[in-house]
Amino acid sequence: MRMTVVGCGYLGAVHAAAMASIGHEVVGIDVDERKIEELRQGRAPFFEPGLQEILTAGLESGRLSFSTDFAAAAGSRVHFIAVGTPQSADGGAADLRYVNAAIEALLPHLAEGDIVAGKSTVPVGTAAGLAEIVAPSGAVLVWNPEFLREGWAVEDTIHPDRLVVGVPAGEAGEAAADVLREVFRPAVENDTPFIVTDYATAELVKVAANAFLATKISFINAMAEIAEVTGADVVQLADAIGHDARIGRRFLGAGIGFGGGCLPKDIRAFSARAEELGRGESVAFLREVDAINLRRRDRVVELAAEALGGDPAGKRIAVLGASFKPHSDDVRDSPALDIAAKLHEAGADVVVTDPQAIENARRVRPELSYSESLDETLADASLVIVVTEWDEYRRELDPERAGGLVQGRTVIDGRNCLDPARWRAAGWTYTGMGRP
Ligand SMILES: NC(=O)c1ccc[n+]([C@@H]2O[C@H](COP(=O)([O-])OP(=O)(O)OC[C@H]3O[C@@H](n4cnc5c(N)ncnc54)[C@H](O)[C@@H]3O)[C@@H](O)[C@H]2O)c1
Ligand SMILES: O=c1ccn([C@@H]2O[C@H](COP(=O)(O)OP(=O)(O)O[C@H]3O[C@H](CO)[C@@H](O)[C@H](O)[C@H]3O)[C@@H](O)[C@H]2O)c(=O)[nH]1
Repeated sequence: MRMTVVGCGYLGAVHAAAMASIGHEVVGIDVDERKIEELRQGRAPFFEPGLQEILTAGLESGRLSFSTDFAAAAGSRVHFIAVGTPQSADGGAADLRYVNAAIEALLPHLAEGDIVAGKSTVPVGTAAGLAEIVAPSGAVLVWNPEFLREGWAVEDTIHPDRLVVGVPAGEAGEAAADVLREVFRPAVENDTPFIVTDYATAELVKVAANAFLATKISFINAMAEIAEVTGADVVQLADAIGHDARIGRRFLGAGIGFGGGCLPKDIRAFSARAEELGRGESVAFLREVDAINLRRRDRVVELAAEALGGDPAGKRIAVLGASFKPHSDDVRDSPALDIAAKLHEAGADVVVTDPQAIENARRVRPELSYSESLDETLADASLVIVVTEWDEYRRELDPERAGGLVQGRTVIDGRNCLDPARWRAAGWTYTGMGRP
């Protein structure tokens, strides 16, 4: 099937290449000329495992192309909208200007029977408004929220847990859902749940899922706060409650909390939308989820000061990690980088390393020092802080060898990803997050 993907960022670029990899003819459109040129040249504009391979294969097959010209959308059966919905500058609400601009630009190129499929994460009620704008073109709007995780984006797009499509009532909606079934045929044939619903439910499924995940993380971080004053071990606690199938162990990783381009902004946008709907109190807990999350970043700064005798000023600190999670070069609202910046502001001599994210980190935090080399980062450090659980630190870093490089064998494990016994046996003073 011929299709358009409008917006070729983290979501759109992966979606476009993945759709080509399952046999569709895809044109990716973005207003960012530099990004489109890179994609045309076959260079993935960001690090995402597996993307480079499907991008190259898509271009070579002739099924995948990129353009800055919306006229390239003409002739597509489905037009996915994957542009950004960032947090507005003046507060938590989602900024819908890119979605509105993308729809406006697409309108002249739509034909009767086309489907416009929104994938961006939007406040509930957005699709109903956009449907009215799209209607005169003869196209049908559906909302098809995306649940991919960065670092697993290709896998999640090709083998999703579930597919959700919000459609208008009536025959046009049913027909549109059938077209989406055809788009995702390999997954549908593989018995992936395909849930057809109304617009509001589809929009809410997306933000509810992210709100739940954020709440789960903040719940365990709240337990970490209690563990810290009682001497309990939050990792054992998570293991123990996680054995209960109703609770589950995933997303009970206590540490420096969640960041990235989704969970933080999505829970704030949900709160803002609920306020607008007069139901702010229904999701008031999300403000607490946010507050607990941000406190964990401050907690690391506090622990660092304690480890350095009360004042980090002038002390060399090695910060291992800059991306918001491993297997990604994304530094949007990265707790890792936030902590590094706070320590820098406190006067510490901070050096940050990361296997993939240094270039992006330099762009948003130019005031920090960076090194590509882990050894150089560790050299003469009085304190080592692990803030992103890359395998390079979690599995491959040998505490004996690292101990030979640093000035002081003191480590703060912001992700509870190191083996405390092993590090202590190598003479390190180990501090985890909510564990003795
Ligand atoms: N990143 C993820 O893992 C992920 C997962 C699920 C959902 N989402 C949602 O998907 C949306 C996109 O997120 P992202 O992380 O890919 O953002 P992003 O900032 O990486 O990409 C957005 C892209 O849209 C382009 N764009 C902006 N205005 C445009 C316009 N008028 N026409 C064409 N292109 C335009 C930008 O140039 C950019 O390349 C957001 O709503 C986000 O919440 C993201
Ligand atoms: O136990 C855990 C699990 C995650 N995190 C942190 O939470 C953040 C988000 O992680 P994750 O959800 O894996 O990354 P994203 O790629 O942002 O994916 C989320 O946001 C996407 C965009 O909406 C959704 O599509 C995904 O389903 C949803 O998981 C990261 O900073 C993680 O370090 C923890 O602190 N503890």
